[in-house]
Amino acid sequence: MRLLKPYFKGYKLDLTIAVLTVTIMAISMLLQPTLLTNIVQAISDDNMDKVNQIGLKLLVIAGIGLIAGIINTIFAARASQGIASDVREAAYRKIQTFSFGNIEQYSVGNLVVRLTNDITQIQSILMMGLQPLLRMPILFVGGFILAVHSIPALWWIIVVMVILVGAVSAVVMGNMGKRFGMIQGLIDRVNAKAKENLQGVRVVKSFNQEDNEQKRFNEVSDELNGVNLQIGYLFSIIVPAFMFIGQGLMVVAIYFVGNMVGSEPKMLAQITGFTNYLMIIMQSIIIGGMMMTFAARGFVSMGRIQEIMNTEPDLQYKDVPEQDLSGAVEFDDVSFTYPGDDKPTLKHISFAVQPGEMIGIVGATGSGKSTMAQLIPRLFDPTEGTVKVGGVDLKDTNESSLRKTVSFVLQRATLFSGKISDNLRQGKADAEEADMKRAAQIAQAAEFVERYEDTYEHVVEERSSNFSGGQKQRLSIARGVIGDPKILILDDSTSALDAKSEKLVKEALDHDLQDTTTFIIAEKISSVINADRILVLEDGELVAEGAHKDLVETSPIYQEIYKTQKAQEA
Ligand SMILES: Nc1ncnc2c1ncn2[C@@H]1O[C@H](COP(=O)(O)OP(=O)(O)OP(=O)(O)O)[C@@H](O)[C@H]1O
Repeated sequence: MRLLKPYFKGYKLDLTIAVLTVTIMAISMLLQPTLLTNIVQAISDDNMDKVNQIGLKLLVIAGIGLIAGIINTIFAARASQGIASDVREAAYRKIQTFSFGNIEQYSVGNLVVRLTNDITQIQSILMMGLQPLLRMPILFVGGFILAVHSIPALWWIIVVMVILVGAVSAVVMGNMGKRFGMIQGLIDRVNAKAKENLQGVRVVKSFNQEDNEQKRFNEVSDELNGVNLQIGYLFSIIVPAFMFIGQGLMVVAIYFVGNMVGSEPKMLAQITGFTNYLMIIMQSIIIGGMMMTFAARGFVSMGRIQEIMNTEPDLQYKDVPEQDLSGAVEFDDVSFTYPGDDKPTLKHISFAVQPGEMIGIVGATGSGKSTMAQLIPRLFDPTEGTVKVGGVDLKDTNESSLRKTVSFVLQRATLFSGKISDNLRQGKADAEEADMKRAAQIAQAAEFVERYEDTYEHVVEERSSNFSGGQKQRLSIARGVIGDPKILILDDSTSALDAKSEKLVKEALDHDLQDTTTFIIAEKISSVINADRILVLEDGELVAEGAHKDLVETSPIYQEIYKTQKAQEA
């Protein structure tokens, strides 16, 4: 509830009306058995005027209850949906502050389930809270008092019923609550499995993996089904058990009233009210109990959202004035270990780059090239040592200064659904068509974009499925260069380009972004042969650095990579 409290403020009126109307509903329900008793009494007294009078009262009260119910549903829905939506937006806002590491710690699928399914659970619990959950205590206490009031001698029947129903509810619902907790975890897994499979559908189909994937999906889905079934079985026990208790005790009550009627004829009418109140009490315990169990699921969800809210982004920016950082980059004895890993991925790396230099980064697969590059736009902080941009330690700059300075084109091009222009404007919010044209020309994307009738307004479908791998890479490079960054990092970003296009991109970068410090991460030495300097990584260590012509003479590791690649090309 601590999670929701701040959001109640905006819905004070809706909440007040919902609470008020639910109270009216409960009072209307509580009045009806007493009026029924009076009607039965009036019938047995043969007083038709009174019967009509009470009948009318009964109708009016039932009508008020009905109208209150309708108003309650409207306002409860407004409040619960509004609050749930605000919580979802707040959680999403919080996730936006997360670092790469934070997101990996949760996993993307898990966060999506939290923002969708868990929020729906929270909305349900709010709706329940403003309807049955709030009504039940009023009905329980009111029913108890009125039942005892109608036949005081039978107070013990009510107490026995409360104990029996309460005990059964506690046992069954306690078991259900545990299972509701398990369900959320299993939904995470079903979601993650489906997402992985659908995103990798090309691999699944080309490797004929449909059956295997189906089997793996079925395993999780069946597990979820198993827990759902267990909950169903528990439900199936509840209804007959309560019916048995309720009806059994009603028979007992009628038996005792039958014995009393001889001395007190009024009892005959009182039994109508008494049994009705007994039913109201029983219903309030059953429905209240069930709602509490559902609420348990809602509380699990609240806990999961609260966890997001409590997560401190493991990477915080300083609140310092905007800085105009230069394109200089410096690594000073930097080591880095991924969260959860026990071995460092980068070890004691030091180098300095002057503004405008073109730096190649090479090394075997898994040697740490991308990891090292990720430290420049501060996607992670080094575990040891410092990374400086423009002479400022990244821990002493603010996010917008850094984003303006460094542009990172990722190994796997990711575009967002919308238009090409929307994607390019991620690199420069106020980009005009001329800016887009220039960026697209550098990235060798203009040629294919301008073939579309709607050019830069052309649609990008979900997961950019209407573009080829090479086209995605070109657009992603265009997005990277459009803002004229002082530092541009291309992480194997031309791997899907043919040799000619790759050469043209490099030439355009050389020509148009002369003052930009460029880092080019490449598998092939031929891609960085003209760089001012090449950094050679091996197993997380910087083992050599220099121009190509020097490295081929001085660095045995570089020589070996170069020789192997030349042999492969030959
Ligand atoms: N997010 C991550 N969490 C944990 N370990 C990671 C993560 N990303 C990379 N690694 C590990 O860090 C090491 C270096 O990976 P990195 O991607 O930096 O290498 P790379 O030289 O860029 O490789 P490639 O040329 O194949 O892209 C690898 O052993 C990899 O398994």
